[in-house]
Amino acid sequence: MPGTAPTVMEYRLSIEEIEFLRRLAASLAGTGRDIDDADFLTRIAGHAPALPHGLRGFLRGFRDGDRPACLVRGLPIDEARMGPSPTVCNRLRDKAFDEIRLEVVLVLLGSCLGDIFGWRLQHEGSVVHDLAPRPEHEALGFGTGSRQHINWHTEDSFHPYRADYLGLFCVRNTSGVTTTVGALDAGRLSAHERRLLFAPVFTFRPDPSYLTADASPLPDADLGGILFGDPGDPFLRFDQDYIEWPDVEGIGAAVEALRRAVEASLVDLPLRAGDFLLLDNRRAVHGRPAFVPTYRGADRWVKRINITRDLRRSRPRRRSDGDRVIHI
Ligand SMILES: O=C(O)CCC(=O)C(=O)O
Ligand SMILES: [Fe+2]
Repeated sequence: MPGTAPTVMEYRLSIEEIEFLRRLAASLAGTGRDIDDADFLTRIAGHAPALPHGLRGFLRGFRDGDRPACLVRGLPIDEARMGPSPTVCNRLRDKAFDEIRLEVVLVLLGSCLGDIFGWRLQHEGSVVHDLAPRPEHEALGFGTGSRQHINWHTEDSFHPYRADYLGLFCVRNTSGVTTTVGALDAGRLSAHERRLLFAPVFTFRPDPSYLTADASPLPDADLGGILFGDPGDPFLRFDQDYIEWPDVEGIGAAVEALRRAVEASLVDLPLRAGDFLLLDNRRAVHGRPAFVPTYRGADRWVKRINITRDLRRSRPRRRSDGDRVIHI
């Protein structure tokens, strides 16, 4: 069956835009060192309206449109000055100025789509997640693993406050590991299958990336439909490894049809240093094939940010209005 791969729109920064970003980010990075500091994040977000017009317009078009993914290429990064690919959490290590400046750039761009936030139980509450292989996670199927394939999924499908957008920035990928991206073409589903997939009877369970060293209990599962929103152009939440459904006539076949419809769309993107992939977490799925880690400092390294269009919605689970960390 021919694939219906989603078109990933690209924006390639000009030399002037790169220079502008480099200067703005350097001046902001001179005013704070802790990317998890709520005031620093707000200060950075306040400069998003000053980004070059073409870039801002591109991001705004993505936010307001119905594309599952877009790619901004050529962000300023001097890979050689980034240090070895980390095997510990962002929050728990010293970062060079170059790395903080880069994170400022990611927050600036992400702030054109919404508010950056983190999860207390993931990456120690950091708003920037370093996805690079860690020896202790080698066999596990999430971002800091490696030898285990990550099945395609929408991010944090179990959580009502999950991200509207996900940013995956490639710091280093000399080994050419791909990132899988796809989307649902609902036209491949019958009206009956869609009705079944809209029913709020699916149980969405958290994935093991929420298991922490301090043995906090896993967050609650959530009940809902795999499809939601407009029946003619539905949104999606799905993680095939962490979902259950009741024994209702036809429901398993409908899930299988959905799986096939998404699989027909999957593409493998070989992200390069400086590429920033932005995913609409209601339309796009993503994943990653297995790869062999070396732990010599040059492994694939991706920085991930979570973005919500409305931080206020999660206020019951945050400590204060300005706090960016969701306590599950
Ligand atoms: O490593 C990646 O590119 C994505 C990882 C991922 O999807 C996840 O940890 O949920
Ligand atoms: Fe993911």
